[in-house]
Amino acid sequence: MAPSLSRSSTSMLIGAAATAWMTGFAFTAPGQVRTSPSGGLRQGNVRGARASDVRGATLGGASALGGLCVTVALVRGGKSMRKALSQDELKKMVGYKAVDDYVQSGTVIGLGTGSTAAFAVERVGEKLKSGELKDIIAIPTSIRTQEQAESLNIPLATLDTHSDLDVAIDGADEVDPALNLVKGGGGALFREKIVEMCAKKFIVIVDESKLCDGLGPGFPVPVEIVPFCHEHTMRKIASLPALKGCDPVLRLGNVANNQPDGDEPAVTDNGNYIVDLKFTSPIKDPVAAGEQLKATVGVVDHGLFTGMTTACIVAGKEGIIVKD
Ligand SMILES: O=C(CO)[C@H](O)[C@H](O)COP(=O)(O)O
Repeated sequence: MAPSLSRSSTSMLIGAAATAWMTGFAFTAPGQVRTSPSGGLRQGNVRGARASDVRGATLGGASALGGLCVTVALVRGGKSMRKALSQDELKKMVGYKAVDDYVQSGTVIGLGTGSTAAFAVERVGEKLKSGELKDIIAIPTSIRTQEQAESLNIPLATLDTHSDLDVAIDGADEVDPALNLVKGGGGALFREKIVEMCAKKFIVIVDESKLCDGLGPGFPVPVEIVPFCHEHTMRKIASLPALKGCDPVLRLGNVANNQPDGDEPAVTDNGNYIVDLKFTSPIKDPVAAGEQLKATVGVVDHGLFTGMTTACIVAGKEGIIVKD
């Protein structure tokens, strides 16, 4: 994929019925009510309401969940109920939609890492099992994802045999208006970047809590560094002009999150350490910041993914939005 540094960004509201079957709800733009072809919904129970009881559903905004306001109004036997979608349900919506819209039989795909990407992996496994997808070869971006894919009998390979991917699907920790990303909250940034750089299309899947005006202050930027003289490398990183003001914190404990939940340095799948760069104001030039990090001896790679995103599927209070 050829990274481009500037891009135009457009948004499109996706018809809600497209995702209705995933959670057992029907989604529409606020103010609209749609009924599925059968007059109800295709599957699922909603707090005791069988799908067949539901005659229409509206996506509105009345209940907060980690910054998200998504409710579904259900009509059952003339009574109206409201169901707030959990963050997991939103992640599932975008994970499933990415696979349904971008993965075709006979292709090579990249499988991301994290709680959102796990739903995309789940969907690939499900569609292979049902026969809806055939002849997929997948490249996992972490040992965790590899294990999940193996458990679902998804055929796997590595970049050593397959350097050209048709599509890669992954979550993100932050997405700015130009679709630049912070990634690596789950500690897999190096494998994610090397795989996703090889994909013709890189599809990012997030809930709207991940959208930001500028990268940095909302989520520390992870950087993978070699263990040798890591304190020296951390000082060098802190002195980079494009990263002025950052506070580099060595990740401790579990590599899969940036909480200090142990005493020893967290170790990546590649045997390296992670340093999380904390910012109090947005990074002015994420491209320059990435270039300076990459040029620092001791840095393996960093979690600034600039100019890589083909499309970002966002689940939020307006339904599902695709930004590209
Ligand atoms: O970069 C990642 C892992 O290295 C993840 O994509 C990112 O942390 C988002 O994870 P989640 O979907 O669990 O919020």
